[in-house]
Amino acid sequence: MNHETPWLQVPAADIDEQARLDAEERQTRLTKPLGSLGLLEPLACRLAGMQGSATPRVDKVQISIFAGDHGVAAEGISRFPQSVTAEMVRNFARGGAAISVLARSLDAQLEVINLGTVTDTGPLEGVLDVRVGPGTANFVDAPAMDIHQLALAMNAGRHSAERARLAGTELYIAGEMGIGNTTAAAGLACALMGLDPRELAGPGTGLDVAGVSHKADVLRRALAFHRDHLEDPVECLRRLGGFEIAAMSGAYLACAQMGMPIMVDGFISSAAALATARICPSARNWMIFGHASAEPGHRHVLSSLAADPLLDLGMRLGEASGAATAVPLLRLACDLHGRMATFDEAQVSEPD
Ligand SMILES: Cc1cc2ncn([C@H]3O[C@H](COP(=O)(O)O)[C@@H](O)[C@H]3O)c2cc1C
Ligand SMILES: O=C(O)c1cccnc1
Repeated sequence: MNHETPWLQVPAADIDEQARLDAEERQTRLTKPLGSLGLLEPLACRLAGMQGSATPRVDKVQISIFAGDHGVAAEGISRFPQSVTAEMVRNFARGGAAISVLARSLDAQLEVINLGTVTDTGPLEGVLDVRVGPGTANFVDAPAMDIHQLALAMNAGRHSAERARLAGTELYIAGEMGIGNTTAAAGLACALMGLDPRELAGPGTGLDVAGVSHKADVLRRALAFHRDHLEDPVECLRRLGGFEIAAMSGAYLACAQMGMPIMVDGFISSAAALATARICPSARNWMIFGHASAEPGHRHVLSSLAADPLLDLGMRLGEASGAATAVPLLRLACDLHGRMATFDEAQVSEPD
């Protein structure tokens, strides 16, 4: 924490408990046996509490993709070259990436924020340039970011959440692009949870068994280097995170402070969400978890957050794709909650 990020100390907004209780009461009056719509029922009630509304809606969705390169890529921990980060930023801008398609299908607002890539994309329409540097430092033997870079990245996330708020966003989704960021996310999550890297290192974009084992070794070296500085979650983010991971963490915190519901994506987003919840525990109240990623470390992070993700489709892409895929479910939960007839209205007999 420093003078550039005083807002990190602001608590999350309160959930409207009365609105949540009213929603639970409405669920008892809808024409179905209570509980028969499974998790869709508490989902609508949680959203009612977040939005302070008897009829929660998720029509207006913002998806913000944060991109950044990682110095740790020099250790050979990804199947893909680092140039792919910038190339995918261009692909986002042109509308050809998975999240571009999903955002269009959902009629969601998509913004792309480039926090710094090793290769230059040049100016691109539809891409916000918030360049923190050409990439993070290799965190095996240095902090990934200096204090100023961390503040710039976290503030970029907060500004994205503020834009969403101004646009009347009902659900905020953060996503990421950064070759090597499954290593950074695993390092950050290991530091926050005190777990061994073997538990959290996974294939990412497609490492084989030997590759995963090398990735765990790299992480072990990094954690040994930083071990005396991992008490404070902000310091964990600075040392082991990435520009895009810090930006997502800042965005999540700002959403929670402003009272805007968040749908968290996969492994990397969840590591950012875990950092946020460690910085500000009440921020967790504003998070819905979209899916369980196939990246093996995700389940550890989810369990540390006591999170029960909506979908489990074997997805492992990132880019907010899992969270976006869960949006229709959330919309259906809202429709059912708001539009079904009550026993009274439909003149259907209630249970004895
Ligand atoms: C073409 C392409 C598109 C992607 N979109 C997201 N990722 C995902 O893969 C990367 C993390 O995996 P690792 O740590 O193994 O490098 C991140 O950029 C993540 O968003 C992609 C990866 C690739 C190759
Ligand atoms: O779950 C994720 O976010 C993920 C998994 C593998 C690669 N990129 C992202």
